[in-house]
Order: sequence, then structure tokens, then C-alpha cells
Amino acid sequence: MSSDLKGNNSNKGWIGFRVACAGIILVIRNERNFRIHLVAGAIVIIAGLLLRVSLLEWTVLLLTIAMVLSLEMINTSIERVMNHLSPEFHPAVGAVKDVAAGAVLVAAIFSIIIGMIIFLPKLTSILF
Ligand SMILES: Nc1ncnc2c1ncn2[C@@H]1O[C@H](COP(=O)(O)OP(=O)(O)OP(=O)(O)O)[C@@H](O)[C@H]1O
Repeated sequence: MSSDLKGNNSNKGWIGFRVACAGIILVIRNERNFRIHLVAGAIVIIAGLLLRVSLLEWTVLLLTIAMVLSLEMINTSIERVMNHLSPEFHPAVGAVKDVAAGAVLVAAIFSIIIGMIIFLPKLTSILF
């Protein structure tokens, strides 16, 4: 019986992983903003490789990329659930969507600031 349970649990874990991957594929295919953030993240990684950022700087940059992408996915989830539950116009729905979009904007603004803190000194030392 315990091996049955183990089998079920590992199956559940595998299914959970697959549906999570399906969620990532869904946003890549359907959400333009997510693709823009993905490209921005790739540019940051290439810049990090070219400018040889430190381990600590890599950690901060990767956390920043993960934060923006994850928030964009949560924003998409909120938009979709609101469209499903309340397709008609309502100020409360608008407020929920605005706040979720605002969360992505906050993360994006701070990511740009972090990128400038890390990359600007390296760029200026190369250029001047
Ligand atoms: N049902 C609604 N009731 C009131 N306002 C709404 C409603 N749907 C959308 N809005 C307003 O329009 C804005 C954009 O909502 P929408 O669902 O079109 O997101 P979107 O433009 O697809 O966002 P994203 O570009 O992040 O995918 C919301 O932030 C909100 O201000």
C-alpha cells in the first residue's frame, strides 16, 4: 500500500511539473508582454556574460529576472480569472487589473535601476 502511495505521489509530482511547464508555454505563446520581458532577461544575461559580472551580481540579476517574469505570469492569471468571472465592465474589475499590472511595473522599474547599478560602472570603465 505504501508503494502505491509513493507511486501516486511521484505521479502527482510529475503531473504538477508538466502543468506548470504548460503554463509557461501558454504565456510565451499568448502574452506579448511576457515575451518582451523574456527578451529583456536574455539581453541582461548576455550583457552579464560579456561584462563578466560577479557571482553576487549574477544572483541579484537572476532574482530580478525571475521576479519580473513570475509577476507577469501572476498578472496574466489575474486578468484571465477576472475576464472569466466578470467579463462585463466593472470599476472593481478594473481596479484589480490595474493593481496587478502596477505590481509588474514596480518590479520592472526596480529591475531597470538594479541593472543600471550593476552595468553602468562596468560600461563607463570600458568606454572611458
Ligand atoms: N472588465 C473590466 N472592467 C473595468 N475595467 C477594465 C475591465 N477590463 C479591463 N479593464 C481596464 O483595462 C485595463 C487593461 O485590461 P486588459 O484585461 O485589457 O489587460 P491587457 O491590456 O490585456 O493587459 P496586458 O497587456 O498586461 O495583458 C485594465 O487595467 C483596466 O484598467
